[in-house]
Amino acid sequence: MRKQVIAGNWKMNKTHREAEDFIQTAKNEVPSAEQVESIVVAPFPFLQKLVEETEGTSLKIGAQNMHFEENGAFTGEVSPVMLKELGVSHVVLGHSERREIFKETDEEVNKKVHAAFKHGLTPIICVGESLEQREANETMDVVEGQVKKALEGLTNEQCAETIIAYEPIWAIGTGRTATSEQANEVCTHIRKVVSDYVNADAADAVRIQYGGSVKPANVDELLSQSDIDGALVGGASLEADSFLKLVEAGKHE
Ligand SMILES: O=C[C@H](O)COP(=O)(O)O
Repeated sequence: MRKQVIAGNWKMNKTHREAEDFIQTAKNEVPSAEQVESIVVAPFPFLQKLVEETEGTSLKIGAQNMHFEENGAFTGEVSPVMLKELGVSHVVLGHSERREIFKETDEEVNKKVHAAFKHGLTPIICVGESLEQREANETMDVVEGQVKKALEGLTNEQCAETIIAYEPIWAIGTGRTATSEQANEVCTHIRKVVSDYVNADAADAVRIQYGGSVKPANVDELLSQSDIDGALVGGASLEADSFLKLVEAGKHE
């Protein structure tokens, strides 16, 4: 039985004060880490404080991106060494906003995944098709290509430890959620890709999240699907009450 993993991606939102208030409300209210994995994926300036404040609780703190190099002349970038030193546990890689707006490539995502494992960070690898690709019936091929490239060169054990987030781009921030069947169909395909590309054990262990307009009203239905092991949530993770409802739902699946 795979444990559900619910991650709230705040994206570029919140003031320091708002981040603080959220954590004070949520940190002792999340279910135990044995029941569900709860992660807040916060902007870089808040990470240190949030890690300190959640120490000893079941709430983990993740970053939204990083560079793959350990250090160097990369103005404006943050390295895996820095994140590890802060005590961050997870890092979201290849989010569609990074791919689209900042032109991140599959090759870069793969380098970042390797760097994450090298420094003891768990990668949450985002994959997903655009509306155009879905309408052209390319969803499965697009997602398969992204998954294989992201996992290239990893050990079987590392593949098993990876979290993959399936996020159809057309469902992100639009209020237009994939139906639970649509979401599960692609997540099932991702698990098959991992099985064929790595092995059956890794496919069985890898956790696959769905992301795209997940909210308390639809989370139960999505998490009840056979191949959905959690959610990567943007908008509905910004308020502590809503985030707590989402992690609570993860506990039941
Ligand atoms: O990382 C989160 C996703 O982009 C989903 O965002 P959303 O829940 O606001 O649609």
